[in-house]
Amino acid sequence: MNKKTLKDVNVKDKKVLVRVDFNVPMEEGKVTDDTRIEAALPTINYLIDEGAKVILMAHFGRPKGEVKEELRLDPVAKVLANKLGKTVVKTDTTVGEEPKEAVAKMEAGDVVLLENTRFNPGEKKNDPEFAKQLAELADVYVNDAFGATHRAHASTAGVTEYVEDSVMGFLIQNELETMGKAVKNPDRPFVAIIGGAKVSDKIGVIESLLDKADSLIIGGGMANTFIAAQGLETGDSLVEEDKIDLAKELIEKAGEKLVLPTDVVVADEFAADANNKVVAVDGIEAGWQALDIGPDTIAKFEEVLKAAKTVVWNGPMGVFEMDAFAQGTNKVAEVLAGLDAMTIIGGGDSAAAVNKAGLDDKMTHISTGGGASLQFFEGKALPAVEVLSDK
Ligand SMILES: Nc1ncnc2c1ncn2[C@@H]1O[C@H](COP(=O)(O)OP(=O)(O)O)[C@@H](O)[C@H]1O
Ligand SMILES: O=C(OP(=O)(O)O)[C@H](O)COP(=O)(O)O
Repeated sequence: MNKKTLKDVNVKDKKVLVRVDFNVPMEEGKVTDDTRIEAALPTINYLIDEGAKVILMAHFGRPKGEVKEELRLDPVAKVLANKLGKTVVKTDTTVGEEPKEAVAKMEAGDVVLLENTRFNPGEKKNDPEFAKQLAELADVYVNDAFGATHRAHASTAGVTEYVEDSVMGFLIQNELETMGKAVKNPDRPFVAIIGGAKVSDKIGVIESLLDKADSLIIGGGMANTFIAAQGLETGDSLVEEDKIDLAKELIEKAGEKLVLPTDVVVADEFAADANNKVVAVDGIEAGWQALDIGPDTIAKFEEVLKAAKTVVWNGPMGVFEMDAFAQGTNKVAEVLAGLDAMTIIGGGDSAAAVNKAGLDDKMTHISTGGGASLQFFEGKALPAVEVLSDK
């Protein structure tokens, strides 16, 4: 890796702007899984110990360039302050007077957390003006948001144009080193599992993964678009209508390599206490929605996974946050935990699911990035890493 890392720059008494991924699962204003916060601590603690002024910034959810009260970072600041054992000054805007004043008051070792970067329309557009405003707060830029390295946004890419040095933090360094080994020459059979809800984001990687993997298992919300592509009724299930044609092409191209659900757990509403039943994929009725994979599917997936020597998994197999629809995700996690194989789990929710099942220490690597790790496994460059300063 010819990119500068934290150890390549002097940060003492410097204002250091650190992009972290604090896009954590949250319910009713409480962080329900703190993996991503925990993963950012080595870099933050190092900077504190080195006497830097640590200015953190992060996105949370997808507020589309507007302030959304429920997507403020205050609950995250609280968890972070507890973990660091020190005050975290949280600002209510990302740029402007308040952050400038907060930064001006900082002493060595202090920590400021800026408000959700995505409240600003310039963030996702990678707007140079917004990037400049962020950069003006600091001397050095550190990116440690591995989960957002596949995004070329103002806080992950544009900002690097306006600071003297842009380096990667310990988390990104560790993710790239650990997963780099698996990417180069995976032990085979190499099986990829894709689920979750970010269908339009992730369906694109399936094509290139089909070239690399020996089998590709599809579950979770992602599977519904493939069920629809087979001409079957999907009721009220999460389906990405404009990706059905792509799913059809992928089914034709992949042949045996693509492993799809044969049965699903359907519910009559999106609720933990909804009525639910197991049906074959051709038995989903109007008014019902598929929220988990069924027992036949679990058995079929297990059969494929048993022989695997490398497994990459991103995206839960169902709405695991509700116990009634967590079976598929838990079972796949258990199967992976028992394998004699390299197992790499990626993504905020997937990591949360494995943690919830208590199986995190049975996996080779839990990556903090879902989309980012998939892009890495595709062999494509990560734009937020590309823009960092060369050594
Ligand atoms: N069948 C389904 N219908 C609706 N949502 C689903 C379904 N299966 C999984 N999900 C949801 O997908 C979300 C995680 O998706 P995603 O963000 O793509 O994963 P990750 O964060 O691991 O990258 C979870 O909140 C889960 O409830
Ligand atoms: O949660 C994230 O990605 P992931 O769900 O693919 O792991 C990252 O924080 C990126 O978020 P985004 O997909 O809204 O850009």
